[in-house]
Amino acid sequence: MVRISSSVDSSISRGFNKSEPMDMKEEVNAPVTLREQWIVESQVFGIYKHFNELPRRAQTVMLEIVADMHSNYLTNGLQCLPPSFCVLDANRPWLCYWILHSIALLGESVDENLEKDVVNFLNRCKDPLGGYGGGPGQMPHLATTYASINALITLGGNRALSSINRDKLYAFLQRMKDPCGSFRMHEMGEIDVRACYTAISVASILNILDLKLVETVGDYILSCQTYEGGIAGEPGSEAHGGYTFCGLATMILIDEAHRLDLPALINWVAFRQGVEGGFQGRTNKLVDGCYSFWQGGVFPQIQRLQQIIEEQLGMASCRKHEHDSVERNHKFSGGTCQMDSGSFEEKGLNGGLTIEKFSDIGLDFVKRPAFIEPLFQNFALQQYIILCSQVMDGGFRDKPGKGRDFYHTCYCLSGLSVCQHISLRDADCSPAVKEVLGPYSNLLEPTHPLYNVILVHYYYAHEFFSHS
Ligand SMILES: CC(C)=CCC/C(C)=C/CC/C(C)=C/COP(=O)(O)OP(=O)(O)O
Ligand SMILES: [Zn+2]
Repeated sequence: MVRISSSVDSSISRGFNKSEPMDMKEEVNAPVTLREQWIVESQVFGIYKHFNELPRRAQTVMLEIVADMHSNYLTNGLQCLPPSFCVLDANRPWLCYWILHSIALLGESVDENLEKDVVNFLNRCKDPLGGYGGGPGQMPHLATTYASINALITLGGNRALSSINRDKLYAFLQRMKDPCGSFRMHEMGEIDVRACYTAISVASILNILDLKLVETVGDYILSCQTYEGGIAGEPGSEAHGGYTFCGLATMILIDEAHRLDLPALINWVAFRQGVEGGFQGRTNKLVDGCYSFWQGGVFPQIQRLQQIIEEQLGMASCRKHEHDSVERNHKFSGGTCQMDSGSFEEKGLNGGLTIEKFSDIGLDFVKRPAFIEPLFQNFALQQYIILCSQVMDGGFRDKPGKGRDFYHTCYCLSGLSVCQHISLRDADCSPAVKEVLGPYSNLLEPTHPLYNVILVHYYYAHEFFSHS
């Protein structure tokens, strides 16, 4: 009989414990996913075994982020791509964002000519009626609009930011709004949690979010939280890390996170980290480096929702005093936070605001002190990203045996940045040496946990769009 065991059991039954050789009959009869899981475990544990047997100095070298190699790989990709990339012709703003954000996470920037080229290119992707398409002349799409806006904010500066036509963008978002509360990815396109996130994220960061766009988005996201606790792409589907990140971030940006069952969500996401150290996207699936951010990025969001979580768990009163004093010291920009607001569970993090001015939520949220300790194995994830996902010629990959690509490079580096900064109470401080696996030169720039743009670029954009 085939026994579907946990990852730990399966690695032992495969013969990692040498005194207990694998039962060949069991392997032949095992389901495909379980056999694939065994192969991944054997590759990952092979890498860890090799690493553990190395002398200390060689281990440090192996743990190094090869920033120069990554920079070369990324900068070359921004300038010229081989013909095989024609399959990504409808994702060109994504390539700009993945590459620019990765470069920014490494603490670097592109030169002025390249910056001009990107701004000009994204201008050509703009639809005359608002929104950005996947390339010049393509229909506007929410995903490529999100990628374009994040790419421009990552470039920063007047040229990039003033190239955005916010009135037209708002009109595009309104056209994509569906009566069910969610958004369509494009005209006649699919409705899902990704669409909610990309629309709300863009509107929030550009300071054009209003009650019309927000209306009933929360109902839609709520209908996508599954019995497992995570969030699915659409009602009735399976909980998945990508949509859980999008769903939770959206709920925070519209000040409705208190409507989700947060303890169930935490339980689901915490158990998606496997024995390899990395995360899987959904139950019984394989580890993949990109979930370092889609799942790992949920934790810095959770960290700032402590009051709601404690209320949902019925623990509020015992901690109330501690929070109240910290909250009083916490500077909320624009004075949008109501102190002594009563129940967070009923009214939300910002005290049940009838907010006309949603744009400060992103700033207030990142400035909130993060009380909750990381609820995942931080160093195990850093180890997976560096030893299993990093490609020494530059770039990152899903898992050993796969090739590098810009998407995985962006989300492995984003996940690594989350790990390095997650133990800080104050997002603007620098992490201690002990928080960074490998040499301290591995330290990446911090990223905003709701938009995934570098924090300093976010601050600049927030200021820029507050006054215009
Ligand atoms: C901002 C934005 C557009 C976010 C997108 C979020 C995101 C990554 C969603 C994941 C989509 C999905 C169901 C992948 C499953 O692929 P799979 O079946 O190949 O992978 P799996 O086996 O790991 O689940
Ligand atoms: Zn992936």
